[in-house]
Amino acid sequence: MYSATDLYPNAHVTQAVHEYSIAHSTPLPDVMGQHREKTIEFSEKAGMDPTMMVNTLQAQFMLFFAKLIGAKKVLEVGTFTGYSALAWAEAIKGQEGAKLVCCDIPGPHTELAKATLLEAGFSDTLVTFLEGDGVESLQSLPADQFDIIFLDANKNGYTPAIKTVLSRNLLSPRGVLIADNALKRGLVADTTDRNPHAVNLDTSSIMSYKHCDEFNKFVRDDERLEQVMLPAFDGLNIIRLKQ
Ligand SMILES: C[S@@+](CC[C@H](N)C(=O)[O-])C[C@H]1O[C@@H](n2cnc3c(N)ncnc32)[C@H](O)[C@@H]1O
Repeated sequence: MYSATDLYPNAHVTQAVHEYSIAHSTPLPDVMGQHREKTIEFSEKAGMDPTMMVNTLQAQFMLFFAKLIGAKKVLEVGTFTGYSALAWAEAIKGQEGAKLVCCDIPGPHTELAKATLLEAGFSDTLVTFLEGDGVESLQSLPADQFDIIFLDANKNGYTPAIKTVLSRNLLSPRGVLIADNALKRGLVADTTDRNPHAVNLDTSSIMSYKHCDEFNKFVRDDERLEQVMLPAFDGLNIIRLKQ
């Protein structure tokens, strides 16, 4: 039995394992590799942070996972330029009734996302964009149930988002809600100076990890939910309704 730190004991091994994992997972469609590059260029010009995109391996996981559970309807809160949305669209395409709803605030990144999904062949029948605050979009979108709900926007929206999902019954009975960045660079577990991410934290980063912690505790303590916190990527809190 190995602990997490025994398995990948330093940054070099962790990086090598990451690259090996990408190379031994089903490759993403070419359009996603191209869009990754385009987003990096776009972000440089727009003064945005391209690392907001999920990484390649996480996209491989999400695409695989959506197919594994036979997802048809996906709701994403936090689309940025559309990289993760491409993975969801690829996973659900071709099924009758398939639907991807993308929520983000208006801006050039959302325009790029809309154009990218269309150019990749995903029509506006399959993909809908709701522009505005994500929680408000969840409160106002037409009643429906989604097989996957992916939270990847502002962290102060996570708890209001899941409360809205529960009160509006937006998650299908066998659906899965995935909250990204749930471990927030490990800050939810360790803010001592042993965690380099804890050094010189600005107020917004402190609030951000506290919102993740508040969300994780809400989920853990809610009798209607069961969940697993995976220390993969920046932490995936994978949640479903108790059966
Ligand atoms: C981490 S990025 C999403 C990355 C995307 N899922 C991907 O992997 O390519 C977070 C996004 O949340 C959006 N966002 C921030 N505040 C928001 C809000 N209040 N409502 C909706 N979206 C918001 C940002 O504009 C940004 O595009």
